[in-house]
Amino acid sequence: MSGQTSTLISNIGELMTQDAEHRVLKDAAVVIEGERISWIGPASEAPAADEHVDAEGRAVLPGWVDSHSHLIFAGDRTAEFEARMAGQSYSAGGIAVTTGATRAASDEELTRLAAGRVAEAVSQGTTYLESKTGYGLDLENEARSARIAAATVDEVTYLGAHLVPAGADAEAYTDLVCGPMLDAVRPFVKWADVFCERGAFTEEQSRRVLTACRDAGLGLRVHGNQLGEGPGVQLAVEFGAASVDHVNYLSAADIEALAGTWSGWDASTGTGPRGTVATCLPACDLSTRQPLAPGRALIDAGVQIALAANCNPGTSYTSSIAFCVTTAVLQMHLSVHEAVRAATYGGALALGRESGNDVDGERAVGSIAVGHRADLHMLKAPSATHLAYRPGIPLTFAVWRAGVRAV
Ligand SMILES: N=CN[C@@H](CCC(=O)O)C(=O)O
Ligand SMILES: [Zn+2]
Repeated sequence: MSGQTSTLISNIGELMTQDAEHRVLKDAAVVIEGERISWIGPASEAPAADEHVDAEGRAVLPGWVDSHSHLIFAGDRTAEFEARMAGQSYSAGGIAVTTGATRAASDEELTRLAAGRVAEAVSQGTTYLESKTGYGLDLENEARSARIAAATVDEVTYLGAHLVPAGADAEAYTDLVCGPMLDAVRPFVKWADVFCERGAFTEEQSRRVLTACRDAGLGLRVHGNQLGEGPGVQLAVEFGAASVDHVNYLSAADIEALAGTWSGWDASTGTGPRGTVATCLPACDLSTRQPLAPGRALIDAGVQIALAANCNPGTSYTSSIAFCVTTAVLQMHLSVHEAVRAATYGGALALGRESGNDVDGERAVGSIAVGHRADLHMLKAPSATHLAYRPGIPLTFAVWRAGVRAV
């Protein structure tokens, strides 16, 4: 042992590791040492530790990895939601309402709101979060959003290309996103995204954004094929994006193109060149009354998928990954294991954080294995199946985030 405090969690009824071998262990134990997992195995063989937690037969999963959210905003869009429930369709234009409220908020207010959303997510089992910018939409406010996000979440994505702000010329705004705005956010972000959709950015404008951001050294993702078939998926594949998100309307060619990106990937060992993860956002699909993303067909075609909450005030005002997992099982026809994998390992894959251990110094998240970050989610239930079997019941019992007990 290393001198750091160790914690033994024993008497785990079901340990769903989501590790490379997809192991699900019964009567298991885990030892946490500092921020890392130092041992897993049968409870009967567990080593001693400084502290002991008796799981009393409960299930333990990796903490949720929420790879798609928009947490830096002020205000809400209740009226727009009510109108949608009364039959109006979603359009990108609502983003402008949130932009107004966000620009009007102080740094302290935006920070407090974002931190509150992170705390809400963690209280439900989320241990690793991404957030996008995208409600600032001018240089100063995008840079401010990126700075606040960098202080609040684990991974930050630049989404200056979320909407052309009112009164701006689309081409001139795209130039700003690709130039001075990109320079201003660059110190705070690792990823860039573009909303490639009717009412947002065209294929040509999206291509310009992706090129500039790639040249600036950012990893890429695309909001695509949310409101209809379009060029988003093909662009994501062409640019080698880490993920394409929403994916509600996919042609056979889109699914084939995504599957092609995973042809060198060995899913049984989690090795080989990473392809483009298809990130499904079921809470958003329900809230916008879009067809659910075809997660089943994507998995069957060999595409790695992620499930994420897409917490934002317009299309998905929830941070509940459990709700997404429940929906994925009940309505998208994923098995419980597949849905939990998409919301843990799949999210980590979309963020390039699924591998890493004691040797390379960057700890993996989204799976439970020795050397990985100790991000654990204990359920008030004996198995992960209860997430779908008992829909709507809050099942989080305990959470460890980087080895620290958070719930
Ligand atoms: N689709 C684009 N962006 C968000 C929604 C933004 C909004 O309407 O405020 C999403 O992921 O659904
Ligand atoms: Zn989004």
